[in-house]
Amino acid sequence: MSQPEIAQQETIAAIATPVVSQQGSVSIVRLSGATAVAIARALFRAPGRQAWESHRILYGTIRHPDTQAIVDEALLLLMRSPRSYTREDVVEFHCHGGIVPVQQVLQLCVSRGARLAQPGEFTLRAFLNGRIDLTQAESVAELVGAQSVRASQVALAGLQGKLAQPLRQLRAGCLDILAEVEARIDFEDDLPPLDVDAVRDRLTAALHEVTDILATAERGELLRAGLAVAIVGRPNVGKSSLLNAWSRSDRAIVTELPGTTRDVVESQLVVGGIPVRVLDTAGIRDTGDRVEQLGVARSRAAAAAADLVILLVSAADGWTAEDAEIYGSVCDRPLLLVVNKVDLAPPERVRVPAAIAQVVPTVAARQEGIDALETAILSAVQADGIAIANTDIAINQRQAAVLTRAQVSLQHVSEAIAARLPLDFWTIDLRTAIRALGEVTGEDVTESVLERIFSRFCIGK
Ligand SMILES: Nc1nc2c(c(=O)[nH]1)N(C=O)[C@@H](CNc1ccc(C(=O)N[C@@H](CCC(=O)O)C(=O)O)cc1)CN2
Ligand SMILES: Nc1nc2c(ncn2[C@@H]2O[C@H](COP(=O)(O)OP(=O)(O)OP(=O)(O)O)[C@@H](O)[C@H]2O)c(=O)[nH]1
Ligand SMILES: [K+]
Ligand SMILES: [Mg+2]
Repeated sequence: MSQPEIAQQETIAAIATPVVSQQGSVSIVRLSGATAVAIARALFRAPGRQAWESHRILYGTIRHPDTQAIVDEALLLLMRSPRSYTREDVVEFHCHGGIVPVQQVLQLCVSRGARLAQPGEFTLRAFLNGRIDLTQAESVAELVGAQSVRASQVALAGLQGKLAQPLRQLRAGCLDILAEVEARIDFEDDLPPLDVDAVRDRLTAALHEVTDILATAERGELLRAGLAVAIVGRPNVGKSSLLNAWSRSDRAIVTELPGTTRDVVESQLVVGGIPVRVLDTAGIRDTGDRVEQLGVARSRAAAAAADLVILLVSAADGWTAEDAEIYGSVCDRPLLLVVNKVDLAPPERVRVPAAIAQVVPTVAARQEGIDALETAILSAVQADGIAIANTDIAINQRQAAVLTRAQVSLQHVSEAIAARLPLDFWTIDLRTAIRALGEVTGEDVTESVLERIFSRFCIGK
C-alpha cells in the first residue's frame, strides 16, 4: 500500500528540551512543516561537502541570516516527509545546552516565517497525518509525565498501539454487524434471514472485551496520578522516623521532643510501580503554642485530602485516649493502622477498635516493617494486582468515560435482541457504540475533543 500524500502545513517551531537555565548539555529546537528545510538552509551553514539528506546529521554553525554572526555551533538533523515524527519535513537544531542559544535560534526561525507551536502540536500533526491514533498520542503525553517505571511501561505499550489495536478491531466488528443488520432492513426479501444467534454471540464477545478494557481504568488512574499517603498520629509516636525509614533518607527532623514537626514534609516514592507521595505531619495534640496549632490544622487538612491515611500509634504507650480521638477524626477515610516501636513492647499491647481488621507493626528507628507496610498499602488500595497484571494496557479517564458509553449501548443492543424488538432499535444503539469506539481511537472525533486533549501536552511535544 502506498503512503498517502502528506499536505504540508505552515511551519511550526518550538524548543523541544526543558527550558531550565544551566541544565542539560544539549538543547533542541524543532521545526515541522512546508518551509522547515528552507528555514534551516537560511540559518545553518555546513562546511565542506555535507549532503542535506534525510536522516542525516550535519555539523556546522547557526548564523544570523543578515549579519552572518554566529549564534551557536550545532548539529542539524533532517527528516524529510513522510519519514518523520509529524510526517512533514522536520528539522532539529541540536544546540549547546541552556536557554540562550535555543531561544535565539527559535527567534531566528520565527523571523524566517515559522510560527511558535501550540502545546502538543507536533504530536497533533502526527495524529492528523495518520502516523499514530488518538490513544497513541495520549500515550506520548503520558510517557513524558510518567513518575514510575511501571507507568512508563504502560505508556509505551499504549504508544505501540496495544490499546489502539483491539479497539480498532472492536469497532470494525461492530461496523460489520451494523452492515448486516442494515442490509436486512433495506433488502429483507433478497437476503437469507439474519442469523440472530451469531449476531448475539458476536455482541456478547464485544461487550466482554469492552468490559475487560474498562477494568484497566482504575489501574491507569493509580499509575498516572499516584497516591497521596498522610502519616498522622500523636506527637513522638515516630511519624518522621517512619518517613525517613521509608524514603531511606533524613528528609524529616527527628528528635525525642514531642512537637518536633511543625509543617507537612513530603517525600516522593514508588510502591509496587505506583508513584506515592508520603506526607509526614505535625503530631496532633491540644497545644497553646500558636505555631504548633497551625501545624496541627495542617495535619488534619493533609489527612482529609489524602487518598490513604496511616494512623501511627506507639506500642510503648498502648491505645491512648488521644489515639482514640485522632482515630475518630480520620476513621471515615481509607485507613491503615501502623503500630510503631514494637521493639519496646509487643503490638498486642495496643488494643485497637474492633473495626480495625489489620495492624502493621514497625520499628521505624531501625527501618523494620517497611516491606509489610508497602504490601498492606497496595492491598488497601486494591493495587496488589498491578505489578503482576498480565496486560500492559491501562486506559485513562477520558477513554473510560467514552468506553462506558460504548458499553451501555452494546448492552442496549443485547436487550433489544432479547426483547425481539424491530431491527431499527438495534441499529440506533449499535451506531452509538461505534461512534464512541471511534472517539476513543480518534477515527470519529470532534475538533473540540482534540483541542481538549492536546492542550494538556507540553510545548515542543
Ligand atoms: N531527537 C529526537 N529524539 C526523539 C524524538 C524526536 O522527535 N527527536 N522523538 C519524538 O517524540 C522520540 C522518538 N520518536 C520518533 C518516532 C518516529 C520518528 C519518525 O521519524 N518516524 C517516521 C520514519 C521512521 C523510519 O524512517 O522508518 C515514520 O514513522 O514515518 C521519529 C522519532 C524520542 N526521541
Ligand atoms: N524505640 C524506638 N524509638 C523510636 C522508633 N521510632 C522512632 N523512635 C524515636 O521516637 C522519638 C520521636 O520520633 P519522631 O520520628 O520525631 O516522632 P514524630 O511522631 O515525628 O514526632 P513529632 O514530629 O514531634 O510529632 C525519637 O527519639 C525517635 O528516635 C522505634 O521504632 N522504636
Ligand atoms: K518528635
Ligand atoms: Mg515528626
